Amino acid sequence: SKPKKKLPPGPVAFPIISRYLWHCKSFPELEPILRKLHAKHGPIVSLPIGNSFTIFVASGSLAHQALIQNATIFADRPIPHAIHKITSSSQHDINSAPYGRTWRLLRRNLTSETSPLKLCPCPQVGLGNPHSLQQSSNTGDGIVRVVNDFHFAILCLLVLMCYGDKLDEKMVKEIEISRQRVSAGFLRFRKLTLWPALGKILFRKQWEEFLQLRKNQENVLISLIRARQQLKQEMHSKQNEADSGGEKESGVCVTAYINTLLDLELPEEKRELNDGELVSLCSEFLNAGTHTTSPTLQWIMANLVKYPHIQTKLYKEISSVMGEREDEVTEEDLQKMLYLKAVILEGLRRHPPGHFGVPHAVTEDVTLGGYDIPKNTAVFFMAAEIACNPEVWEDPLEFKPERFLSGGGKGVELFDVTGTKEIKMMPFGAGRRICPGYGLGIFHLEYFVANLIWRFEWTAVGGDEVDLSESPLSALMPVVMKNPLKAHISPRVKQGEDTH
Ligand code: HEM
Repeated sequence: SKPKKKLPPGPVAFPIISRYLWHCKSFPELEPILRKLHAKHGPIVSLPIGNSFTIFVASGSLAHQALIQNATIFADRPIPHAIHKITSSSQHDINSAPYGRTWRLLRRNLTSETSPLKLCPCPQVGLGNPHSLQQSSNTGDGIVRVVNDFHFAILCLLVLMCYGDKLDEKMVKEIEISRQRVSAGFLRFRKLTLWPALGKILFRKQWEEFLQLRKNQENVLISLIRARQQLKQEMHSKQNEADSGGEKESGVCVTAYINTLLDLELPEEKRELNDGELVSLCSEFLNAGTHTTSPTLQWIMANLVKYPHIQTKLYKEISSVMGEREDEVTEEDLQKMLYLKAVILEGLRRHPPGHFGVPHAVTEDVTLGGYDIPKNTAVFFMAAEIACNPEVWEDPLEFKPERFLSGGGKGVELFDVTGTKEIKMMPFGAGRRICPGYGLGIFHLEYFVANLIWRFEWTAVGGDEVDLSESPLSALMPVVMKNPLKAHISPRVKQGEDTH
């Protein structure tokens, strides 16, 4: 006798078969279908994916209603499938932890004052260093294919923040390879995830193969964790442990993310984190920071190559702040560069690394946009659609940093990327689960873009048009370029330098 729930509209669904077919579709396949469904039914639609309905919201005002006005109700994550449970050590990483005490503790630990996120070891890794890019110009004629350089530089930076040591290149590559294998396994074993109990029997070999990949990844990261534990003990015994604000010594940043994790006690289980959980948290730190910042950096640089007038305007701003100096653009310099900030915001608006964001789940039955959303339903907020709404943005598909510069540049300083007052774009999500690394992400983008433009002039290769299409193979996150950026770089001739 209960009144029937009014679920958001969607296509006709046949039991079992529809769920299986929708479950097997990748996100790039779903995106155009969802666009059509939104055009037909409005900004909130549902699809029968997996074992229940999944809801897709494509409106900033509905996202605000959900994530800000009903923040705690929309603060959970869907129950992960079997494979995800392995990589997150049964939801003991921040991203997949259920909304509750453990999640709060892990998240606070990442964002606290003693967190390595507050340190800036950028100059120790230095992509602003002209030599690293010049050397990677594979053909020796100033042409660079930046995708690997950007990815590697940002990964090195996060490895340093995570483990406190500047590791040699071979070790960083080993970390990356073990991660790539696990994430390739993740996609390959997708069929296991709909009915995991059955999948594990039918595809036993693949399941065991996946467990082995995860074990290999654990072995690589555990050796680093052990080294850090030992160093910590040694420092303790010498009564020389760094203070909680962190201390840097000859290229080694003593406050490392792993140190903060080693000190934690889980509130519910009253125990320290085990090896598997430490591995999951460290690899989350590396993945969450690298696979978002590095593709965004590439998209922004691609736009600066495609639109030289924007690059020139940015270079002029950097020159005016740097004056006679020729050294690296520093954190302090960045604060004075409003046009740079506008370029970064426009890059994040136009190319958010996750078009669908990360799914939320509701902690209780709730209504949104006139529809019922039952407890535990997964809800995606479509970041790319929201950021290109023509009712909110003029010429939404154009790359125009100037749109953030209203009021003589004040607009960029006042723009609230967290969406607390209103959501016009949400590259970092919004609400309780907003990306805890958003400040660091923006800082890395500003730092790298400023130094790359300050050192080099970037031009298209041989008059080739820069292709800004997205790869159709992009998974949930990140959305990458179909044809990775290839550009010609030439060192800038600074005032007073001999041009001959
Ligand atoms: C340009 C850079 C970045 C972008 C665009 C980005 C984007 C995002 C997005 C969209 C989410 C999901 C938010 C939601 O559920 O509503 C997220 C979550 C997260 N991000 Fe980032 N991120 C970036 C950099 C970083 C960095 C540098 C770190 C840390 C080193 C980081 C750590 C995390 C973590 C731990 C979560 C899970 C938060 C939770 O579930 O409470 N991210 N990020």
